[in-house]
Amino acid sequence: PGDDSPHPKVARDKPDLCRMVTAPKTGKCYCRGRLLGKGGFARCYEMIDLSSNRVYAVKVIPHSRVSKPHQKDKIEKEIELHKSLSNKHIVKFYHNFEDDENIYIFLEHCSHKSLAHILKARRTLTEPEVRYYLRQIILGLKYLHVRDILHRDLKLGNFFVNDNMEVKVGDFGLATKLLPVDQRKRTICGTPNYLAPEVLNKQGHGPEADIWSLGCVMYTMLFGRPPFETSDLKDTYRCIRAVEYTMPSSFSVAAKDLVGSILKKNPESRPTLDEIMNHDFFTKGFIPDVLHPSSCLMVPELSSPT
Ligand SMILES: CC[C@@H]1C(=O)N(C)c2cnc(-c3ccc[nH]3)nc2N1C1CCCC1
Repeated sequence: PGDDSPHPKVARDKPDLCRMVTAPKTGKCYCRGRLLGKGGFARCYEMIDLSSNRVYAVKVIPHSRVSKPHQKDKIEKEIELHKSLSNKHIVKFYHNFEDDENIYIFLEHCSHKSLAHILKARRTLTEPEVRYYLRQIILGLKYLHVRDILHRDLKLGNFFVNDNMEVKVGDFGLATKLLPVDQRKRTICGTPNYLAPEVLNKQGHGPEADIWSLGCVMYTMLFGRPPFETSDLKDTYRCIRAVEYTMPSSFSVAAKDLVGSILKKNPESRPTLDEIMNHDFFTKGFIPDVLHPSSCLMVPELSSPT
């Protein structure tokens, strides 16, 4: 509403009020903050609970974006699955609600974004850092697998890093309950990054395919690029089926051995999560207890115990 006071106008385009959202059931008020980015059907924002000043990372999904029943089912499945999880290494699901326009999913705010952002800034990570991050990812994945849940889209962009530099596995948009081999869906849904050979050959996605993705994640953190990346997607698929990749000479003997033991064509030949954790790469290498936020931008000077 324009006012006619002689005072200089408040910069109307930047009103100091924020976009308000009220949860119907609780009446709690949230202030919508900066746009964090897009993810699937969602525009993601920082949102602040005005009564507690807590900040959340919130997926805001317009009803119009999930108008078709199968799209709505997908969102509801993701919410039901994520809501049921509670683990130190899994992104915390706080609550969800709808208003006239949107579905809101309130998640743990991870101020250092994801390992994809950190790797982009660093190009490669040191082996102690990879041990530090991979250990937490494996603990999160173990929590899922013992509950017969497959993530099915493990990639650096889905490993979120919070203010304390702790890693949290997130984005359960492609996650599903493990089904007996004969009942598995065989079509590849979504755009998983690190597809295992058996998934490409439409044999269905088991826990071993999540382990394959971990091998690709480990390789990518150490080398700076994925093991099977070519300019042509068909060529990438051929390399995956043939398990054709180069092992960088810069990798330590233990790193080469672990990556080599995971990237196996036959799912049964791959190590279990426990076997990975007990591999020399972890047991014979220095694992920092904490990482300083500066390692998001530069090589940390890690004082390993002499
Ligand atoms: C909310 C969706 C997704 C996510 O799942 N989490 C947990 C998350 C946490 N903090 C952040 C975050 C805090 C500060 C910057 N990003 N972002 C998260 N994202 C990003 C938002 C855009 C694409 C994926």
